[in-house]
Amino acid sequence: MPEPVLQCLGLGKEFNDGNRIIRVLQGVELTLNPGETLAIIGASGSGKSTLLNLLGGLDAPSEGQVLVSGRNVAAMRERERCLWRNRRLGFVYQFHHLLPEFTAAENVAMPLIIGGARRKNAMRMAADMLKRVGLDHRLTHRPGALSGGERQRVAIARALVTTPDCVLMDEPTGNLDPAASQQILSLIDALGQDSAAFIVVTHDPEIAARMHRTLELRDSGLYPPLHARS
Ligand SMILES: Nc1ncnc2c1ncn2[C@@H]1O[C@H](COP(=O)(O)OP(=O)(O)OP(=O)(O)O)[C@@H](O)[C@H]1O
Repeated sequence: MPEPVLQCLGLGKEFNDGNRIIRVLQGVELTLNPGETLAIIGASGSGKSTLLNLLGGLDAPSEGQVLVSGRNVAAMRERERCLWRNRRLGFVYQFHHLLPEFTAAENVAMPLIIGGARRKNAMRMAADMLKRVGLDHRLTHRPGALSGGERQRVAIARALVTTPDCVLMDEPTGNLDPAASQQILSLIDALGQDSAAFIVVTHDPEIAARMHRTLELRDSGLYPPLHARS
């Protein structure tokens, strides 16, 4: 058996809003194998963003563990966690979070440069990656001069440029018109042929249908969807 890319063991998260404890996740179990693609669906407020934050090591669980390559993320020192996040994980958010003052190529090169790569090499790899997402004609454009779909493709290129083990996507088409969504869907399909594992949080049944597996977040846990997809 290959070692899982990511595992959750009895994962729980509660928030204290001052007056009361809000239990969002409880006893969440998940194993994601290399190259596996998973959609997570669930009603608004069911805890999808909370779960993604725990999986990405951006927040610490109240109980249980997130394991990456067998290591407990919460037990890592801050520096090690940052290095792991930079080198092994990619993030794609609903709103692209590109840096407005940098060009598309510079934005994509950023995680490589932060990870210690030489600028020239990083820019070459960024240009290659932008070509793969069909944006080789937009290398020197800043985000403000790109369409919404183009910006999201830059964000995907930035997530993949470090060849991560796992890419976490939060509503990658949530903010796009149907034509731009279709382009992102095709891109996700093409990238799904590569070796990175994906977890996509989505309301979009078309995206969920393209993943190997779909799980639904409800009653604080992850379960097979109640309503099977047509
Ligand atoms: N920092 C926090 N403090 C208190 N409560 C929080 C905090 N973060 C999230 N919550 C609560 O946890 C629950 C789950 O929120 P979360 O954002 O994870 O849901 P979601 O499934 O991503 O929702 P949506 O689909 O609307 O984005 C909500 O009831 C929310 O109010």
